[in-house]
Amino acid sequence: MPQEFPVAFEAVTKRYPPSRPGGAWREAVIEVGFRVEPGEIVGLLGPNRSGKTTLAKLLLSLCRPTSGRVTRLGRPASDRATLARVGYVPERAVFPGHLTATELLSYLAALSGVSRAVRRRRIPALLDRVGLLDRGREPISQFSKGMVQRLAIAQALANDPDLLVLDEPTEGMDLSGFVLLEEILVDASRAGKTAVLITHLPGLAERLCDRLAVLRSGRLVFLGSPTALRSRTDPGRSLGSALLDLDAGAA
Ligand SMILES: Nc1ncnc2c1ncn2[C@@H]1O[C@H](COP(=O)(O)OP(=O)(O)OP(=O)(O)O)[C@@H](O)[C@H]1O
Repeated sequence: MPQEFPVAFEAVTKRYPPSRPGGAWREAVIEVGFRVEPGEIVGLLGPNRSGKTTLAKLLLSLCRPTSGRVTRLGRPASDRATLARVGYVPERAVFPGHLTATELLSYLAALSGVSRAVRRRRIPALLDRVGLLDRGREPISQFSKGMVQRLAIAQALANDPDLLVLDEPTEGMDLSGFVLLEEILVDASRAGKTAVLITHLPGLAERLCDRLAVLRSGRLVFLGSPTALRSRTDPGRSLGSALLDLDAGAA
């Protein structure tokens, strides 16, 4: 039986139409191709506007490729049924402030078809996991930025997803949030779940990711392990330096 890749991009190009009459089309992603294996954590890196969020949006069926093919959990991304098996941490997540964390998680889990019995077990466990158990009945409007980020991670896990897509999930988090995120992703990977992690933090990417996909101006300029990326520059230089070389088109 052919292997089911949780994520596959095949020669994917995405052009955005002009936002005003007479404006130019924008090429956000150009001929990108790579696959992610089950249980892998793949970091998506690159400078601002290099196309990382657009790749995440394509993977989540939030937009369609101009050309090429996107596959999610073994099915074309156009098959939205597989979205029920995906967890998404959006960049700068915002949730309705008048809901409590428990209400939000319960609502989102129900949308993914999680039964009431499972929700009653899973939601307190999730709140506990992200350090919000004692805050579950407070309106989200009272949460700090770091707490909202923890809630964003909890909501992505509410459907016990097979694939996690995280877009800069550490923004606004303190050190304990970082450590928590790392533990959650390592546990998810051990359980066979797959993760695509957009980050600007080379240290986090190096510690967590099996492979890195590095974009520059919409093109994939590196795909491989953090060690392989480091080995492209002088030994002893940091992964961040290797990434800067790639950004500059030098490596
Ligand atoms: N909805 C849109 N309409 C038009 N252009 C867009 C749209 N979304 C993104 N773009 C453009 O596509 C390019 C890639 O943007 P994208 O947000 O994917 O990059 P990114 O690597 O995630 O950036 P950042 O690190 O700043 O979040 C940019 O030039 C951006 O202006």
